[in-house]
Amino acid sequence: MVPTPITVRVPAKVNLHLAVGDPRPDGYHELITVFQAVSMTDEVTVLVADEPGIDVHGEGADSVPTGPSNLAWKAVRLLAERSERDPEEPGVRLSISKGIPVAGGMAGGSADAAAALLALNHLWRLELGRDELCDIAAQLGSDVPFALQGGTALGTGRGERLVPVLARHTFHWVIALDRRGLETPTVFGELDRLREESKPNRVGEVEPLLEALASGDPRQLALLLGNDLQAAAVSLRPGLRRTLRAGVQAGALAGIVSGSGPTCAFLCTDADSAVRVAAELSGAGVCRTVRVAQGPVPGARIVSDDRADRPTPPQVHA
Ligand SMILES: C[C@@](CO)(OP(=O)(O)O)[C@H](O)COP(=O)(O)OP(=O)(O)OC[C@H]1O[C@@H](n2ccc(N)nc2=O)[C@H](O)[C@@H]1O
Ligand SMILES: Nc1ncnc2c1ncn2[C@@H]1O[C@H](COP(=O)(O)OP(=O)(O)O)[C@@H](O)[C@H]1O
Repeated sequence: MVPTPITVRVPAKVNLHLAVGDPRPDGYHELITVFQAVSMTDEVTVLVADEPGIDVHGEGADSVPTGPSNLAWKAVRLLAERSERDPEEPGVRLSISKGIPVAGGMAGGSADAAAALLALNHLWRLELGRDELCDIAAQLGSDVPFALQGGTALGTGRGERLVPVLARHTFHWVIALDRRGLETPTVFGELDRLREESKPNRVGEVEPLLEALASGDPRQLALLLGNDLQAAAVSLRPGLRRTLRAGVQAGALAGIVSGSGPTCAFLCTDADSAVRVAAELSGAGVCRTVRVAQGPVPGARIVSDDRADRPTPPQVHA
């Protein structure tokens, strides 16, 4: 009997704190980061097929590769290799429905890779535990383990070593999507360049932010959001300064570039305030689209059986 297709829903992330160290000999930078999974999601379906391949739909689908460089396909091949299948002919098809902006600093490719790992673990009945899946995830990219785990987590190493963090209550975000993406290595490279040239401010210690998360007070958290990559993203995309200003003028408590950007995330006091900020920001003409999102949300999970319960995320279009 042909196995039933498996669909996994997987969230985007925002880095609430991103401290970037010096480049390591392997080209990566040592990080101390706090990830939060937010309610913008991709869905990845895997099914057994004679003709293997990928199709991609939705947000930014045109700029997602459908060949071997797709990160979710790399996950298929890596898991095929580990389970002694032919990685060239894994006998599966992937269908990716994008809700996470491409090259937006929200780890969309990593999310799809995490989703593919979880889905195939079920489709192929591999019975790998979370720890084994996380080890495989880390081989695919620094952000992939977090997409499996979700919630709020402290990441160290190159971002792949995770410890869950207590975050009381739900935080309300407005997410501003830019017209074009930024490539992660370019943004890290720009930060190295800026640091050779001058001494851009570095984010402080992470502990006060962890305390603010535990308190659940968005006003306290807003004062502590920080991202070392923000200066580099703004240097490459100066218009982001205007976006960040516009979000705060619209009533957000604080705004931050998400990871390597160019997406900006604005923390709001509550759900009503987030809707008001989103409406005003979308009228300001500083970005392509505005969404509201909440966090933390769970990591990658199978939803094949509960599609009917899927909530429709509120959206505001600029
Ligand atoms: C910056 C962050 C923050 O969470 O995410 P994005 O905002 O891009 O989503 C991550 O560190 C990105 O993680 P990810 O996108 O998985 O990166 P990887 O595939 O592992 O690495 C891509 C490239 O980014 C640079 N890189 C990545 C991670 C790291 N700790 N140091 C680095 O210098 C390297 O140039 C590396 O070759
Ligand atoms: N499944 C995928 N979804 C999105 N982008 C992908 C995927 N596979 C490979 N990519 C490529 O990875 C790059 C980074 O995309 P993404 O992970 O969305 O952004 P970021 O690293 O900023 O979080 C893009 O240039 C995109 O072409």
